[in-house]
This record gives sequence, C-alpha cells and structure tokens, in this order.
Amino acid sequence: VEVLVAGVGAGFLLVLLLMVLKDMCVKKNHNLSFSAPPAVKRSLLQSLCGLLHRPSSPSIPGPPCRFLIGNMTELMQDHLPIHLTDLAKRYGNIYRLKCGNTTMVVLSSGDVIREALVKKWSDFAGRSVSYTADIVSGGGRTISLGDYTEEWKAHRRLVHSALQRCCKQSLHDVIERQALQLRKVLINYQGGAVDLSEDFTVAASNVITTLVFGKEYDKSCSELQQLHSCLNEIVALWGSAWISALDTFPLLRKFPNPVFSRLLREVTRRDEIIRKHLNQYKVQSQDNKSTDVITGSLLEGVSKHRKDHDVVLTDVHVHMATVDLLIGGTETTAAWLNWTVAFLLHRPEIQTKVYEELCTVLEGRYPKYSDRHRLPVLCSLVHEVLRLRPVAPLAVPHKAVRDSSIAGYFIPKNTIIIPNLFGAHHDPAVWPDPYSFKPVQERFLEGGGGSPRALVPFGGGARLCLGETVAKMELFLFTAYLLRDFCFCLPDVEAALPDLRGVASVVLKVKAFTVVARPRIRPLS
Ligand code: HEM
Repeated sequence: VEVLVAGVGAGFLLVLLLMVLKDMCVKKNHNLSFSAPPAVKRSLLQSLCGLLHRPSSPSIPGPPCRFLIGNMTELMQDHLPIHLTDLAKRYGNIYRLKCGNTTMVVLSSGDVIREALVKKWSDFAGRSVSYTADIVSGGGRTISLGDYTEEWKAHRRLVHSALQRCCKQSLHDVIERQALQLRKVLINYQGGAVDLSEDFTVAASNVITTLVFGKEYDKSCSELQQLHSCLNEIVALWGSAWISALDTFPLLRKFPNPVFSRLLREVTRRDEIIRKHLNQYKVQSQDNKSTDVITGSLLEGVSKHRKDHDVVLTDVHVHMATVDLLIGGTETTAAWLNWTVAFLLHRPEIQTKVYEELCTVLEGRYPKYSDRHRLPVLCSLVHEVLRLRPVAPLAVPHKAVRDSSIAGYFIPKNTIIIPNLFGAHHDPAVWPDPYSFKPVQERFLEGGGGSPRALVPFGGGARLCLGETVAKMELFLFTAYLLRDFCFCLPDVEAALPDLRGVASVVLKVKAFTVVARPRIRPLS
C-alpha cells in the first residue's frame, strides 16, 4: 500500500512539475514550444525516477555493521565460502556486507547469480580497481582483474578467439597426450601411496603451456617448478589479509610490510619467467609464427589490431594473457581432479560404476569427448564434484558499472558483487540434501531432478570463465582415462579418509592426502 501511495503521489508530483515547467516556458517566451527543453524534462524525469526507485526498493539485509570495521570480521573467516553460505541461511540469498567505504553484495542462489551475471551482464561486468590488483595485473591489464573498459573488451575478444582457434585445432590431442603421460607416471608409482596433487598440476599446466607456447615440461624441470611456485605464491599472498588491508586502509602502505615485499618479488619473478618464454618463442619462430599456439595467434592478433582499431593492444597484453591462462588453467583443473579422487575414496563403488560404463560403452578403447552423451554415469560424477566443490567458490568479485538492481533491491554503481557459487550449489531449494555426494543416484541421471544447467561453476555473462571449454574437456577426459586404467584406494585399512571440507582461498583445494593408484587388473589396451 505504501509503495502504491508513494507511486501515485510521485506520479502526481511529476505531472504537476511538468505543468509548472510548461507554464513557465510559455510565460517566458510565447514562441517556445514545450518540446524545447528536452534535457530539462529528461533530467527531471530521471531525478523523479531515482527518487521513486530508492525508497520503494527495500534496503538489502545483512549483519549489523561494527564501528569503523563494518563487517570485516565476516570476511576474515577461515573457510569463507562456507561462512558466507551460513550467513545466507540467516539473511537470505542476497545480503550486504560493509568493509570500509565499500559495500559488497553476496549472491548465494543460482537465480540471483544468473540475474546479475547473465541477464544484467553489462551492469555487473566490472572488476574493482585497487592498488594491489594493479600490482599483480600489470596495471589492470589481465583479463581476470581488468575493469570493464574498451581496452579490456578488445583484449578478451582477442584471447578468446585465439583460444577457440587453438582448441579447435589441437585441444583434444593435447589433453589425450597429457592423460596418457599421467597414466605412465601413476604406473611408475607401482602401487605406492602418493600425494597426486603435483602430478595433476603438471598435467593441467602442460595442457596450458602446450596450447600457449607449444611446450611441455617434466615434473622435475626446475623452470616449471619455479613458475608454479611463484604463481601459487602470488595467488596465496594476494588473498591474504595483510595485502587486502592495503586496499582498505591506504595509510598502511607507508609502513614496512614483509608480505607485500614478497608479493612484489614474486610478481617480478613471474614476469621474468614469462618474458623469457615469450622472447624464446619470438626468436624460435621468427620466420614462421605458428598460429597453432596461442602466443602466435595473439602476437599476430595484436599487430593486426593495432592497424584496425583505436584501442591499442601491445605485447604487454600478450604477456598478461599468458599469466591469465596459466593461473586460471592450472590450479583449478588440478584441484578439481584431486577433489574427484578424494570423493571417490569415500565412495569406492562409484569407481566401479564408471569403469563398468566405460567398458560396456567403449568396448576397450579410450573415450573421445564426443562420447560424453553415451557416458551418463561419468558425466554425473563430473557434475557432482563441480557442484559440491566449485574450485573457484566465490568466482572473482564483480563490480556494478552503473546503478542497477538485483532481486528488486537497488544496487548503486561501484557496489562489489560476490557470486557465492559454493552457496548456489548448496541451495536446498534446488538441490535436495545438498551436502551429500550423490553422483549416480538421485542427482543428475534421468529422473534425478538435478540438472547440470542449474550449476554455475564457471560464473556467467561477460566474465564467464575464459577457459570453460578447455576445462570441461579436461575434466571429462582426465577422469575417463584415470578411471578406465586405475582403481584409487586408501594406502591401508587404517588410513584416514581425506578431509572433504577443504581449504578455501581463491581456489578451493582439498587438504593433502595420499592414495594408491592400483592399475586395473586387465587394462583394456
Ligand atoms: C575446473 C576448472 C575451472 C573452473 C571451475 C573455473 C572457474 C572460473 C570462474 C568461476 C571464474 C570467474 C568468473 C566470474 O568472474 O564470474 C573464472 C574466470 C576465469 N577463468 Fe576459469 N575455471 C576453470 C578453468 C579454467 C581454465 C582451464 C582456464 C584457461 C584455459 C581458465 C581461465 C580463466 C580466466 C582467464 C578467467 C577470467 C575471466 C574474466 O575475468 O573475464 N579457467 N574461472
């Protein structure tokens, strides 16, 4: 009723104002028609709409703000995705948190996430520009951290088309090769108990370095180890409170901060390694730049782009795209593979089901990605692990680039939007018994009620994961190859099952555990 009264009242006010304005114009100049000042009319209308919109839009619920620190303590929890999901039970699937003068809005259901990221993608495609983000992203020139500008759009388009082109030409072969390589490594363990996380990282990283530079590395290669150690360090350090405090409280930048100094060192090291690779690539392929690899495609694209467009893309963009692909494409896929093994140790019978399906449908050969429609049990496993442990559980925060709304709430420009993908995947309204691992029974198989379309592990809209195609093919093929040739078991009957809570930073990882990869008695090839 209040909204209605306010609406009618404001409408009346609007008509009255327009009449007064018309009257004034007419009095001032009899020749001046009312259509003469459209700017005045438009701005009046806009202010009135603004006035109407704000009070009628309820304020977003959220925990009480403390003096000076706002809701900062909520953001310093050890497992942030679980904590934000618990807060959603109290405040709803859309709630706000305050930190300094920044307002964040946390979205914890598929519906509100899709409304913001997909339906209103252009309103929420921004990224927050900050002092520390600028440092790790070469002044906002990575795709993942760059704000929504013309330069960013051109950059993303360029990398997207280079990636698509390379994927079409070689992705399947590249992944198959790494899956077979991984098989060799696992056979060489001869049934010993091992932590496979590093092997998964090497396999995922080799997919990316082959696509990007046409190069793959051995696990023992020092160059690879250096690259991973510094990329991991950067992600971990950047996520730490010591670093984010520099964005919230600029005064702290004046004081010595050893964590920040380490971050600067690692960024310099990262840039040196990547620069070396790019220079090597340029020298090796001076006469014959191959567009089969992403670097070749990007370098060619950058020089063409320079001629045709106002926005200038340079070698720095190629450099930062490499950083994006390596960071985005390594730890995520590796973490997911590790989660799959961890879950399968809890439910060994699922491995048998997938193995039987592979044997029956493929009659001994290794699968192709095009076989996925004939392998529903395997696909259900992939989806259920993605649901329970979306490896980028809070995506990357978005920013409202203009005033907008979500679920009827007014969202002012510059609000930070946190898509809580973990929360959306545990929403009981969509997923009955959301915390249980149910890959095969009720969840995704026919009549199970769960649809992969309700999943949002890759975000959506303008910021949809750039490597979604790569990741989906990797998850399917790596899992298929592993489960066709190995049975994963605990080292001994006394060994503890892996802890499934995980450690959450930018990437959600399972805590280290050891496993035995026992070759299937009669491998089929
Ligand atoms: C299981 C595997 C993966 C998952 C679950 C995943 C998930 C995500 C998510 C949730 C985002 C943020 C989307 C948003 O901000 O709304 C993202 C961004 C991104 N991902 Fe992935 N990702 C995976 C693998 C990959 C791979 C293999 C690559 C590279 C080949 C990659 C490259 C990127 C890049 C460059 C971005 C930034 C996109 C942008 O800001 O426009 N990701 N990913």
